[in-house]
Amino acid sequence: QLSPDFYSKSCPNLFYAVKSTVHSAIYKEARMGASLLRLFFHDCFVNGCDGSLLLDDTSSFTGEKGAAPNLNSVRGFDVVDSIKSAVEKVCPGVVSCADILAVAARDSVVILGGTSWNVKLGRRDARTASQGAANSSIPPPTSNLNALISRFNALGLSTKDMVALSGSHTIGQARCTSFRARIYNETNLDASLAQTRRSNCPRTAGSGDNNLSPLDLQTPTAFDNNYYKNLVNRRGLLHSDQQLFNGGSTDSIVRTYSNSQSNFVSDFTAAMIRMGDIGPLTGSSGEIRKNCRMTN
Ligand code: HEM
Ligand SMILES: [Ca+2]
Ligand SMILES: [Ca+2]
Repeated sequence: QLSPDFYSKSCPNLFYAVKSTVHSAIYKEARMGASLLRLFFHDCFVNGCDGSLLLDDTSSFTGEKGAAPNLNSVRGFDVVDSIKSAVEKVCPGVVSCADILAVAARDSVVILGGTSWNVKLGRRDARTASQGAANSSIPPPTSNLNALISRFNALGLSTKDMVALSGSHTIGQARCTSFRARIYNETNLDASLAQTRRSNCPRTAGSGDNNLSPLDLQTPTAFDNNYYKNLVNRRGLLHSDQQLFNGGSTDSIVRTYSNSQSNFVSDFTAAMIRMGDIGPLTGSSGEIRKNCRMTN
């Protein structure tokens, strides 16, 4: 029921409004493209792509921003607000925050050098959110391969989709706390990478927890297939990253993507469209929020 031309009559300037705002945010800080892409993932995995992630806590409501995978980690909500105001200026009350996340994710990938795709639209915004579902649905970086496969399968995404979508870690940053155990305890990683990462991520929990490292050390702001080249060289930063190339069933997919940018790109875009299809609210369900941080 979603379709790329959902707003073609009601908001013909939607794409321009989103893209120009995303563009200036990424121009200010290249990492923001990664942060916006991740917001879409963390929204879609929790009760579908319904903007639930964007709701702020209130005295009577606990949203998803405080869930373990999101707390002190997801970012870019101020940019989402700017995009929403730019869109409201050209077509007030028409475009959902859930759809804004979908378009902003696509534009971020394109601006950082990836390939474009047609984003399906017509999602509506949830009036609720679920911190519990955020904790149980978004996979942690400690996941092993079977856990990653089953979290994605549970949402109708294949193992190949999971490997292709993980290629998002070709951009962006992770906190020390997300990879400390790996760089100090694991042996399936390149020794020089471990050494480099240790210099900015102290062994003791509680010190330097929020220090950042690029997920892809070579090209952290370019949306390329270098993530898979890293995995083949045992240079995955997260435990969950290296699980995709560790002697298991997904090794062959990783190898294919590491050798072929075009294979990666076509599977990535198909998987992004499938992820965007998870559990949308349509018709008269939900609402079109005026402010992405609160229900109307
Ligand atoms: C396969 C399971 C996945 C796991 C276990 C995982 C885990 C993580 C973790 C732990 C971080 C660093 C967070 C921090 O330290 O604050 C991260 C960052 C990131 N993730 Fe994932 N992720 C997964 C899949 C995905 C998917 C499917 C996407 C997008 C489609 C994605 C996009 C990103 C991006 C772009 C960043 C960098 C964000 C930034 O710099 O602000 N990840 N991920
Ligand atoms: Ca959601
Ligand atoms: Ca890269």
